[in-house]
Amino acid sequence: MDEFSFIRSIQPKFYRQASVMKGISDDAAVIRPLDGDFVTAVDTMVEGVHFTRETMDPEHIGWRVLAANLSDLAAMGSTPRFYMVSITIPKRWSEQELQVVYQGMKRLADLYDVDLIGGDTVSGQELSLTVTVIGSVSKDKARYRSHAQAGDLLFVTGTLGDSRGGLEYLLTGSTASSDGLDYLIQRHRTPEPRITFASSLASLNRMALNDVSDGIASEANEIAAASRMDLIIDPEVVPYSKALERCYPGHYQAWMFSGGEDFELLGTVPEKDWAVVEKTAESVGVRVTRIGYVEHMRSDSPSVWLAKDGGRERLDASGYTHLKEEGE
Ligand SMILES: Nc1ncnc2c1ncn2[C@@H]1O[C@H](COP(=O)(O)OP(=O)(O)O)[C@@H](O)[C@H]1O
Ligand SMILES: Cc1ncc(C[n+]2csc(CCOP(=O)(O)OP(=O)(O)O)c2C)c(N)n1
Ligand SMILES: [Mg+2]
Ligand SMILES: [Mg+2]
Ligand SMILES: [Mg+2]
Repeated sequence: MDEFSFIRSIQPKFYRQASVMKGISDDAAVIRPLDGDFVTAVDTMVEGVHFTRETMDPEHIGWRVLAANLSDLAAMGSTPRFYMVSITIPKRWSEQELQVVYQGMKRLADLYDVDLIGGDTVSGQELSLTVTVIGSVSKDKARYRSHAQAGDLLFVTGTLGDSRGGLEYLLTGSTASSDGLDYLIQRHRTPEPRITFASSLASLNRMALNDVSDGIASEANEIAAASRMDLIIDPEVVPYSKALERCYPGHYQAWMFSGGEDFELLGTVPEKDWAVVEKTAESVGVRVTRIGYVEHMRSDSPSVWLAKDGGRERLDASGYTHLKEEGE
């Protein structure tokens, strides 16, 4: 395999988005501006950090890296349109395996008519994929972490901690039950970004959204900080799957908050809009759970609180953090 035959092999035969003027084949891609605002994000997946040969097959690597990016676009309420892939390839990965990585991305991209319009290919020590996505949203309608207001309710899609459960099994092989394991593994390998759910709520005036990559303990604190509000969570109603409880009875409660990589959405909406959120979730087949509410700050720093025994306990950001030293 050389660089140029590899690029030819992953070049799309056609583009679904009419606004692609020039895709793969020139020095850069050219896209015609769409109505509204552009939304763009980039996320990287590195062998040994986000996956190993044991935790993921090539197809899952492709799906998961694009899913993480589409999830960020969903968290902005935007519709994905294009993606670009920068790949670093070690000698030990075969052309066939890399083709399958790209098929994993394409399988997800095809569900949402997202076009691969460019990228970069280099050789290096670890397999690394950096995906850039571009989406669009109606003018001034992007969903910011700073949009939470006192009195809003806090919700989350899906169930939390499943991906961490799947990862645990793939890394250690230990579990209390085999019932539901396949589900947890699938949640880790092929998470489903909540794009349709978020874009179907475009009619709502105001909503804060953040996607769950590090764990809600982390993302809830990000919403609190950006909005300068306190968030109060009822830990009794935070949703988890039966599969996770069965397989990891000693861990599921911690993993719901700090497991990460579920790519669900955590959000706030005014109380009056909750019925629309519930109805929309039902119509797109996504579970949604009300888990708390937003309040004015109790002190001069925004905080997240767990309601406990009539009182409250601070929930610090505790999810996955890169560049952290031992014991920090
Ligand atoms: N190395 C970097 N250079 C520039 N901006 C960055 C870098 N890393 C992260 N960011 C920006 O910091 C913000 C938070 O990033 P991150 O915590 O990775 O968000 P998310 O968890 O949604 O992926 C985003 O606006 C992102 O674009
Ligand atoms: C082999 C392996 N070890 C550990 C993890 C756990 N892990 C790696 S990165 C991460 C957090 C999410 O990734 P990040 O790059 O922080 O995504 P972002 O917040 O930028 O979306 C987690 C929980 C994993 N997925 N695979
Ligand atoms: Mg990121
Ligand atoms: Mg995010
Ligand atoms: Mg992160």
